Amino acid sequence: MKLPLADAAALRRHLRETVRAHRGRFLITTALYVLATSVGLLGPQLLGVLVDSVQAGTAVLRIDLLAGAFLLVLIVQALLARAARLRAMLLGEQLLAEAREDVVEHALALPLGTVEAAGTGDLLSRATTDVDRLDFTIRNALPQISAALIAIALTTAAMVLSAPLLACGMLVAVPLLVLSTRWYYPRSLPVVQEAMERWSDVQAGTHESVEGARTIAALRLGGRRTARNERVLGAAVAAEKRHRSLLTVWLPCLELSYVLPVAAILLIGGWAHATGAAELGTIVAVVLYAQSLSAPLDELFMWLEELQVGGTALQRIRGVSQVPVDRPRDPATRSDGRDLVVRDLRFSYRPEREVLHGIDLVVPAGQRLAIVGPSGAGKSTLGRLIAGTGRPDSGSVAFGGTEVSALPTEALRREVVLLTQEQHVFACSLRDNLALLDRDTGDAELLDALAAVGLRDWVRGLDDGLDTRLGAGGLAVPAARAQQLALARVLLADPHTVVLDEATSLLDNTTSRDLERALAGLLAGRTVIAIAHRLHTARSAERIAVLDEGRIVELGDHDELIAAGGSYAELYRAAQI
Ligand SMILES: Nc1ncnc2c1ncn2[C@@H]1O[C@H](COP(=O)(O)OP(=O)(O)OP(=O)(O)O)[C@@H](O)[C@H]1O
Repeated sequence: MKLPLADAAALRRHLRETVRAHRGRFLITTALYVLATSVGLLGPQLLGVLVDSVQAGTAVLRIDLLAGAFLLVLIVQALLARAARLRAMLLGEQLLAEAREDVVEHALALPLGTVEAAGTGDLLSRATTDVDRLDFTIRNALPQISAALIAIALTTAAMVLSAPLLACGMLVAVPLLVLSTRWYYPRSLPVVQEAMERWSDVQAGTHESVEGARTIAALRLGGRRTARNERVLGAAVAAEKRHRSLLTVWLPCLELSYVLPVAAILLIGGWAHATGAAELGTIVAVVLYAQSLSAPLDELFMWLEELQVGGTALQRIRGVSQVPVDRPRDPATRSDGRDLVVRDLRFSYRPEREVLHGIDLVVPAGQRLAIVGPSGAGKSTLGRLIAGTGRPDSGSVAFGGTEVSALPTEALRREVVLLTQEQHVFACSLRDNLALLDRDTGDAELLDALAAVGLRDWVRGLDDGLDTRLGAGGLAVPAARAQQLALARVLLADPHTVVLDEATSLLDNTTSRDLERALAGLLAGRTVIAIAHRLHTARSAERIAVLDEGRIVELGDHDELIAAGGSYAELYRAAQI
């Protein structure tokens, strides 16, 4: 499953809203472009007058004045053009910053299940490659296109006003321009889109290979990964080639359509001059106008092409915001209570393959419940649903009377924290790694949390203490230590319910046992759902739920379950051997 693309209507709506939000800045920028181009149009007129004056044998002073005026026009035009470009670039930067913030905000609000199903590569390429493409379009294409459109409109108007008959020479370009462009664009758009998708596949594949490098090396999958890479790269190159071959037809047609009007105007002008219908100066001015049109036309068509690429990138970026957010946004909402009540909970990752078949469970606030069971029984899935990562197909998970799925993300994270085996260490200081929440946390509190998870000596040994940079480019943090840091984060987050899924699995037996003992004290008073892979974790819990094939088959404390002689007793006996 891929993340969606925004459709044309959504894109138009988004663009309209953007223009409306920055109406004033758009107007000022356009006005500056119009002014710069209008001043520039005086140049050919002055040259025309100059030619006529020379022909009529005017005084040198008048010629000097005309030349001076021409120079002044060039200077004023350059200054206005600079101001217009500067405004356009600042506006572009603003739009780009908004697009970047938008994609990050929506990416963070995406339901985790959707990100997992789509693969992180797709999201990553939208947030990086596509934003970069949009960046290029906004910085370059938009100002160039606006400037080109204004220049074409005003230059054409000046030609028609100066000499309507000569201006008719421009018409010879129209059929070639229209036909070749109408042939090219419908063909190029799907090819450009295809190329972008293929490049996204290349990036996703590379990302996967780098992330799973150890697994690939261990299972000797290098050859297969390389072959996959070559296949997707080949598809991307093929799409690029198709695009280039379309360009080889379109570009010569464009070139020809710039030259033809100049020839036509000279022909008409020659005849008109011979019959006395046009002054030489007027002909010069119109030819100069016609020639000066080729630059903005070229810009326009080239950048329209780029605009297509930017449009496709924007479709992919805006697509992220079209994934329905699965929880409300009001951060003030809280749950009504802390007793965890799970009712007839059903869940499947894929249709027709239910993983949890109607779980009923009540965990009073402050109780420590261990979930045990064979691999694949659905323990992690149940833990994720309790922590609000994913939505049940039916049934409910609620704290007091409030459904977990009805809690906004911020409230949910303050109330329930899921801690899994894999913990990320961010590339920033130890302090920032711990204080990820938005509340102010003093150093003493941070150091207490570190001490509580057995890292007192470790942090004392660090030269820069809490300011030590961790992660990429800083101090490498082994996975087991990352688990300890994650536990310290939980203590600081202070939620009422903690779901531990193999949260200490990477620590050696003694450290894990010590840490769990310490945690039992630290987490006292909180509800703890511990998915237990080591039975000593289960033994210390107040209640144990045994999950088998998506159903709770036993529920009770250690002694009760041993006495019952069911599957827990069997697992326990097996673990003792
Ligand atoms: N992302 C996923 N997509 C599809 N199926 C999944 C996914 N995650 C888990 N499953 C399947 O759901 C079932 C329950 O998995 P789950 O990880 O919840 O079991 P578990 O009891 O935690 O197992 P383990 O002890 O091995 O972690 C398994 O059959 C597993 O293959």
